[in-house]
Amino acid sequence: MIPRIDAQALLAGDRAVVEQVRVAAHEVGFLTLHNTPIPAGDIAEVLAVYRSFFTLPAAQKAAVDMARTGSNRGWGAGGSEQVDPDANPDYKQIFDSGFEVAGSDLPTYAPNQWPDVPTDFKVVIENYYARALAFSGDVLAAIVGGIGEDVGYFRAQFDQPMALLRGNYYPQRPAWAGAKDFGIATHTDYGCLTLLAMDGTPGSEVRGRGGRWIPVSAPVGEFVVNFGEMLEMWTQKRIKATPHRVVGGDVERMSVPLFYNPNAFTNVAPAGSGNVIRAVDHLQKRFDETYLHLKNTP
Ligand SMILES: O=C(O)CCC(=O)C(=O)O
Ligand SMILES: [Fe+2]
Repeated sequence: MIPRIDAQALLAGDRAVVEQVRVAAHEVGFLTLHNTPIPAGDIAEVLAVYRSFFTLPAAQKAAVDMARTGSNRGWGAGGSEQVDPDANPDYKQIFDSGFEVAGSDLPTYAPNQWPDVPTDFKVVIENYYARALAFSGDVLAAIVGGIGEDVGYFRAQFDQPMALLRGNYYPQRPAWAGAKDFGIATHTDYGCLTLLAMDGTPGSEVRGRGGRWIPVSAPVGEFVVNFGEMLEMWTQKRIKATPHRVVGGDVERMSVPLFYNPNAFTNVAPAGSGNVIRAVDHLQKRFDETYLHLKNTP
């Protein structure tokens, strides 16, 4: 149902694999990748530094709380994001970092905030960010090439990507959690491609045909890939943004998505429609709708 794809074969342009990915992107909207250029040890290291941070006392994490800023860089406490207006704010904690453009007044290019502890946090995360960005670009190029789009044009739309790297920390599902409480409630991602590393613990679910929830997981070293709203618009639904969620369970869980979003001024309206939807406008609107500290701010 969710195809497991050899990443090197995809990047090498193997026609059968590209076709398998094209069908997956159009139908279920999810796939997993193995045999990738990012070693499992690097991902384990990233999970470990995020975990060291998340398990610090809240008072210490508060020094980099994104709620004190007008953007989404740094720590988001449990309850700081509400991805589904019909559900309660998610109980997960997050740490977001992204692409910095010095002197830009766009919050989507805001400076990162880094914690003092763990001491190697910044270097580990920045290193992984660069690698995940390069890999996401290659995967997206293979996929858009597979649907006959101009790969050079797509590539050029990601030289200042509003790409956001997130650590998701799901503690054990709280005792108080009810039917409207989730690790992350049902949502579609906002951007183009999501490159999602997981710690191997199950919990992620994808909405399939008829509303059935399909589990998806990947061991450390493999990735889940799914697609966001901008790419769905841009490709006239040839690539699907599929709703997904994490209810959460008895054991703690972590995941690390890289939300591969294009340049601020890329037009993500349906190709050939004559309309203009700037990527920054779609992304900032979704951020303003979902981060509690950005809601109701002018
Ligand atoms: O933790 C997961 O498996 C899913 C995370 C997710 O959907 C997100 O961060 O957008
Ligand atoms: Fe998501």
